Amino acid sequence: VSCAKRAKTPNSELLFLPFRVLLAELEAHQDAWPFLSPVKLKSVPGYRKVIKKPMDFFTIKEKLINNMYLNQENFIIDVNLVFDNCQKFNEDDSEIGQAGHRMKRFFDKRWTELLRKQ
Ligand SMILES: Cn1cc(C(=O)NCCN2CCCC2)ccc1=O
Repeated sequence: VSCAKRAKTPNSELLFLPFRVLLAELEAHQDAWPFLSPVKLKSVPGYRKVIKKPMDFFTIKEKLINNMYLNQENFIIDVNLVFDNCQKFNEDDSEIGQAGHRMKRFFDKRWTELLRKQ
């Protein structure tokens, strides 16, 4: 294949590498425990009714691996959905509410650092 042709199709893996790295950092964070997997709708009363679009880090990783994020925007929308859902369902001074605020602060910091690099 000629070089010109190869240059036109950047490896999408490379484009999304920062997202995978950032997601791995979120999952490794000590306050990530409430967000690592989907909220069990059967064991958390009211969650299904109150939260219209549940989201969690495991689901985001699955979507990333299956190339379901066509652009940065959709990835950011899902990450922010995790934190917005948390703030909606949990009191700010609750264990999970506090974890959500700390995780959001951590994400916002790392995301801006990542963007400044580009
Ligand atoms: C984000 N979020 C999570 C929960 C929750 O119960 N997560 C399960 C926590 N598990 C306990 C042992 C291992 C993990 C409830 C409300 C909520 O907004």
